[in-house]
Amino acid sequence: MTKRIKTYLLTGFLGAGKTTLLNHLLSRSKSELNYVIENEFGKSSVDAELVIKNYNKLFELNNGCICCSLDNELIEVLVQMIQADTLPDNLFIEASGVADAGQLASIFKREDVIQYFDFQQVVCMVDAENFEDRVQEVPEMFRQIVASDLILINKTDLVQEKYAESVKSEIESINPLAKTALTTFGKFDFDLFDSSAESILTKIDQSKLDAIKPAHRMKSIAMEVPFEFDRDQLYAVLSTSIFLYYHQLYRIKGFVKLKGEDQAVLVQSTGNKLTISNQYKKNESQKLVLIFIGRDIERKGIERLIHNAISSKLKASTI
Ligand SMILES: Nc1nc2c(ncn2[C@@H]2O[C@H](COP(=O)(O)OP(=O)(O)OP(=O)(O)O)[C@@H](O)[C@H]2O)c(=O)[nH]1
Repeated sequence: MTKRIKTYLLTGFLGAGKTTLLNHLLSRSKSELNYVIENEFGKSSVDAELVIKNYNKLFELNNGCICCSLDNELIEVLVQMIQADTLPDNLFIEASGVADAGQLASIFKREDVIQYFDFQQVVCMVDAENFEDRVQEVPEMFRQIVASDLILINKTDLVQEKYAESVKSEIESINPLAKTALTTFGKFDFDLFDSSAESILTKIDQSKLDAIKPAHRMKSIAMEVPFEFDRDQLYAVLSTSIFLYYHQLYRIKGFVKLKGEDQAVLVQSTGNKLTISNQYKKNESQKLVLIFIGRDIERKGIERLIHNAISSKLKASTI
């Protein structure tokens, strides 16, 4: 009998902590052969840069509106995987922040796929701080919760304990079948991974999921930024924008070059928090790019924003 690859699907809205969780899971199973599929919403692979290299192989799926058109690309990667000489022990799939987990995981119910892939669990990360706002605005997030086996209510360090508990109760009322836990930086008791339990996806009523229509209003805009930014100016412009457009601009991430610093640094926002960290870009050959993800966002508006963030001297020479 062929070895079957244990497969885990990690879902959760933009910035909820999926990559953070993936890094934990990879370091936990360091002694095994681990493959990762990263699915970035949009065309640029910033996420792949952020995964700590505790995996043996990384595949990327970067095409278009992930909630609609991923199936074929995923199947191609799975076929590639099983045709190789060595099969991994574990496969971790980090879905994009707007992925339809149910649809993705349904691929693993196919007879020809079951033969090689032993689907374990759908783990959904929820950002405790933003959950209430986002679940109203983004139907995709509701679908992710309904279709999960284990839901980790993450970022509990950013909210009051009572509030975190109330988010947990609300999530349990949306999906009473899932296990739930409160976490910080994705750290949870691995016993919650009950490998003997059958995934919820085998029990779920697909029509219930289909009734929650995806909004299809999400857009990912990648902007190449071959400029030198002034740290304070960039911070001021981006943090004002995420504050003003809190209900539209859900995530910024990417690497930029700052004046006076040798290496590019990581810029990212979740909710109304912006960080310009000193986490440097690992891969020097990758372009400097900022990705903006949101609802009904327009490239022209993003270009204006970048324009405002460029220091005045450079502005004259580059735009
Ligand atoms: N304060 C706090 N920050 C967290 C926690 N978990 C993750 N973060 C931070 O939140 C940001 C987003 O985390 P990621 O793990 O990249 O989130 P993600 O879901 O993979 O993001 P996307 O792939 O863009 O959807 C990073 O800066 C993390 O360090 C947490 O429990 N508390």
